[in-house]
Amino acid sequence: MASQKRKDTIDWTEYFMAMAFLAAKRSKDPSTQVGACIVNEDKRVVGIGYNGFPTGCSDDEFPWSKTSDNPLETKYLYVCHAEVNAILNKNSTDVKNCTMYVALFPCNECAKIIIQSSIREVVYMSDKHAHKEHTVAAKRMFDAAGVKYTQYKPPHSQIVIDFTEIDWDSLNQVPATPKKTNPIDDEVSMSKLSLKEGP
Ligand SMILES: O=c1ccn([C@H]2C[C@H](O)[C@@H](COP(=O)(O)O)O2)c(=O)[nH]1
Ligand SMILES: [Zn+2]
Repeated sequence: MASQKRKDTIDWTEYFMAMAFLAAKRSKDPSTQVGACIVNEDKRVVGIGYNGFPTGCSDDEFPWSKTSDNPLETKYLYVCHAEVNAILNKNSTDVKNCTMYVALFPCNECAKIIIQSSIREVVYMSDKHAHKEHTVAAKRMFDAAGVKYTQYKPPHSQIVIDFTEIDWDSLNQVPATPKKTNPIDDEVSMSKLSLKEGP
């Protein structure tokens, strides 16, 4: 049995950003999956969310299209943004002074809600819409309101959780036989954490 503490762990920022990306895996949006994770000053996760239609608005009935002659047949009028869902899903009284970890730089509408809910910092991965007005406006508001934003540069290129590699003895647990009926089972059949060095 090893007696030294493990050193190849993920740091806090990787941990919270990975949670945001794990949440994004729940999104049904075929083109852009966004996840957001809100963390308080004690490094406790207080809210998590991903982009999707409101409760009761079926993923199978509402449109996922980006374009249509009829705007009512595009997703944009219906989809709740990940940041808003994370704030609404909070399990604390408020999200004052929290940090939001998010896959994509927030749009202007999310920026307003982030500011008004007193989130102090945003850590984002992608800035793919940096040139678009909604991002420029979001940054302008963050700058004015004193919300810090930082692009995340992952130290590892992968965080892999592989259930087939887990050290079951260490958990004193007999593994359940993985079901192979659905391809998604293979995709999410993960447990042991392994890390690959970043680019
Ligand atoms: O701040 C944001 C901005 C966008 N989203 C979501 C909303 C949509 O589901 C997609 C954007 O779709 P595109 O096909 O890339 O136009 O991302 C969000 O959650 N938060
Ligand atoms: Zn938004």
